[in-house]
Amino acid sequence: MTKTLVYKFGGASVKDAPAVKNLAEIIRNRLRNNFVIVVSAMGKSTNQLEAILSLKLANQDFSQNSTILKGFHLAICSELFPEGHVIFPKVENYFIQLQHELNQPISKENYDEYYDRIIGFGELLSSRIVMEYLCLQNLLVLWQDARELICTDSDFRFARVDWGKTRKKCQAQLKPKLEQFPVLTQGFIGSDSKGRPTTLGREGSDFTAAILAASLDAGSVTIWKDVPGVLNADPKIFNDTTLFAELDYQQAAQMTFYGASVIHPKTIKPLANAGIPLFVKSFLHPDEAGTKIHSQAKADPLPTIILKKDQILVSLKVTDFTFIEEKHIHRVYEQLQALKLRVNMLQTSAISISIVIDSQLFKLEQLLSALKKDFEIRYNEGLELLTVLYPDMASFPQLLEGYQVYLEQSTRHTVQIVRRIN
Ligand SMILES: Nc1ncnc2c1ncn2[C@@H]1O[C@H](COP(=O)(O)OP(=O)(O)O)[C@@H](O)[C@H]1O
Ligand SMILES: N[C@@H](CC(=O)OP(=O)(O)O)C(=O)O
Repeated sequence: MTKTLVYKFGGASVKDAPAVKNLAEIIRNRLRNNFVIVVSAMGKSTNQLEAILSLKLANQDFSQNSTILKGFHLAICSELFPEGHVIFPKVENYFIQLQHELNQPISKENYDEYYDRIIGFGELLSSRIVMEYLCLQNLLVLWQDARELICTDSDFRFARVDWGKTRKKCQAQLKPKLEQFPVLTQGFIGSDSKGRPTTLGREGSDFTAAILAASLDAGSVTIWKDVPGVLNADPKIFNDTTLFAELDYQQAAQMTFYGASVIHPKTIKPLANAGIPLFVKSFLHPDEAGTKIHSQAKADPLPTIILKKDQILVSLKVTDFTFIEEKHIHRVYEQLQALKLRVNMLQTSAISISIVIDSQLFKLEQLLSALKKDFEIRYNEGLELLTVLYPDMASFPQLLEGYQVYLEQSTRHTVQIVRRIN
């Protein structure tokens, strides 16, 4: 039996009607059985849903935002479908359901659970539109609700996968369908043991593709992007980038750990464990090879730049005239863990601990209030964390020109700088 192929199309590859048409052409030339297509929300719809949630939380009017979001999806449909097509009432129906959810009360306490009930609408809409369009093009695919496959715990917004249950569902429910037809489903969303919607963390659709691939013992995963593959820096920020023809799992995982947003950080591990290759390819040039990530890659180390924006540097100084000890670090990590905050950089001195974290709604104030008894705290927001792997020291100073450096750390192959533009 042929092994399953998993394709993942992110927001950029379904951002408008021409993009959906392009996706259909990619599928047309590659369609076969044992084929899973994972799609994300269209364009920046998830950000727009987050904006609606923020307004709702602040008790402000979000009706205009909902209208714009609905108009955006209907305008795409008008370009893709003939008048009277079934997709139009389906889209309307999703917005009725969304409105119904938005009529429920929200508070800071139930925010994460509420968020997961709302935020997945982007994927539900997108997957319906793409599925109907493929069928209109005689590319028959079945629509599958990912929440019936991806089983998670109840850690809303950052749900952890129950691999055993998910595998069972994929083998029992998805595999038989795949032998008949290709299946199209959503990235990013799952459900907990009570059937409540959960999400895997922002940009988690790449991870969904990896979860499904591992659970189906797939042959490969391809994630289709608006870049030629994995480059040694983000081409939207840096010039003269170089494409990696191949990377081994460890190199790729390291890049994602430091924040190379082209691949979601959780994607590599399940694929590496199962020995499933990951292709990162351009949906604009689908016949080009892109980057192959697998275990036998022979890539020479190349200076690689990774930039993480919206960083907060928090400096915690001990107040009891002692020096930094394990107990202080433990205390800080305990709180970070409770708030599900990951440390992107850590530095200790005799009397202080400096940590760099992502900016996240409510989290900084919660961290400060939890630790204020033990430490004197100062923080700087709006910073960038620059990581350079295998730095080329001759060209390195250019990266700091015009920037104020807040924190610096280097090992043999890695330099990290926290900076802000002057
Ligand atoms: N090292 C890198 N190589 C290629 N692209 C990168 C890299 N680092 C960041 N990117 C960015 O990742 C983007 C693609 O990822 P993403 O926006 O998450 O895609 P999608 O949401 O469509 O799946 C590119 O447009 C590029 O700006
Ligand atoms: N739509 C979700 C999930 C996702 O993975 O999207 P994308 O594939 O466009 O990064 C988000 O924006 O977070």
